[in-house]
Amino acid sequence: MSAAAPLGRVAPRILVAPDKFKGSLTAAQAAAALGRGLRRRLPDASVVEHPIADGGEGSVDMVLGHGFRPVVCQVRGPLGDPVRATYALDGETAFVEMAAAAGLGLLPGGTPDDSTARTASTYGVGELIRDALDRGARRIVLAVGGSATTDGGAGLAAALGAGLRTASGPLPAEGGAGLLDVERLDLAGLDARLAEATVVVACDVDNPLTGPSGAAAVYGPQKGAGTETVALLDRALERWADVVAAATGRDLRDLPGAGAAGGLGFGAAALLGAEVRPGIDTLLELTGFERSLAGADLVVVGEGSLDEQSLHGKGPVGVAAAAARAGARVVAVAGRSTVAADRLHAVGIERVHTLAELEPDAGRSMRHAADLLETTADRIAAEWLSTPSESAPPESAPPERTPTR
Ligand SMILES: O=C(O)[C@H](O)CO
Repeated sequence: MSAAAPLGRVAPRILVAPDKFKGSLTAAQAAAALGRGLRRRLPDASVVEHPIADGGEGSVDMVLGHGFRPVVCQVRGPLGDPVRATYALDGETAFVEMAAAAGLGLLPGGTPDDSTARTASTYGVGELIRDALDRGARRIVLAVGGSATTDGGAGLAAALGAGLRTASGPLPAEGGAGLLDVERLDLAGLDARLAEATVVVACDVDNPLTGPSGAAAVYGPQKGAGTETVALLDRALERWADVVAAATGRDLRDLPGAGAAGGLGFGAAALLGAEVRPGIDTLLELTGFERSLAGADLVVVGEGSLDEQSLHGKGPVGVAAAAARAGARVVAVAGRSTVAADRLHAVGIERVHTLAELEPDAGRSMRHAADLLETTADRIAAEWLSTPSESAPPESAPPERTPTR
């Protein structure tokens, strides 16, 4: 076959599986825009859209299209005000997104500050789990990420019946900073139904609870914490970990994922016996991703910003790993990317297209993200058509991968 012959290229099977483009498009909207661009240039292609989430905001929406029904209930928001939160239920399986009760987006004006970083609590997440148990759920998948909290899951534990005590009585303050005063944890009142339930934490990151890679140090600043508050929250989480270890006889502060969602990963693992798993893998399983992936020649992943955090278990990287196992090629689309090409190749992404290439102004790029994604998809399709079918694509395929076409 001649090097330029586009044999087998005009009717590929393409899977479009982006995460949300935060602040501009949901994952479903991003997938639809990419799908439009691909179908326009490749009208004979089979283009399947499978929008994804990795445990953070948007995770409930992802499972609702796949057999789960929504349950709405009123619980305490991150600062104690009532919020209406939706979780998803399918028989005995409940899918609870922590961000629905304690996410950054629930703060007044959606804006965190140093004070909210200290006081935000996961109490409402515990209330959602209690509601699911009341409705007969015995398998709880807790999707974590996008949190406003750094309380190590202490609020969740309190809502489920654990007693947090100071030297002289009940711990008065909720939120991470209040944990500086915690002396003892009483588990006698913990909801007994949890003993028969399995809990899985679907985690968006693999950080430990404390220290330089911990919840406060890495994610505190995005929740409004200044330098002093980061240090204070880290000390508070250390204290909480000591108290939990004394009550349970296990110290899980270094568990990968313990630091997810301000330490909710830790609290759920230590107190609910939760298994901590990469969120993206859990969500892909729950939504039948393998079926969407079957036979795909090319997979398009994406998210608003590809950065170092993306490499720690975030959505696009998890999808790229699944695609690589299935022998499909992977390209990424992002609003912006700060990850070096060789780092992306190492996780199976052969090329990244950024919207910044088309529209350098960040504000305009966010406002016109759908159109820009459509144009980018058209470019991806054009590149696909111009790539010889039996050789690597022009940019650089990762050496260990074998295209199946
Ligand atoms: O919520 C957070 O702290 C981040 O999304 C990491 O889990």
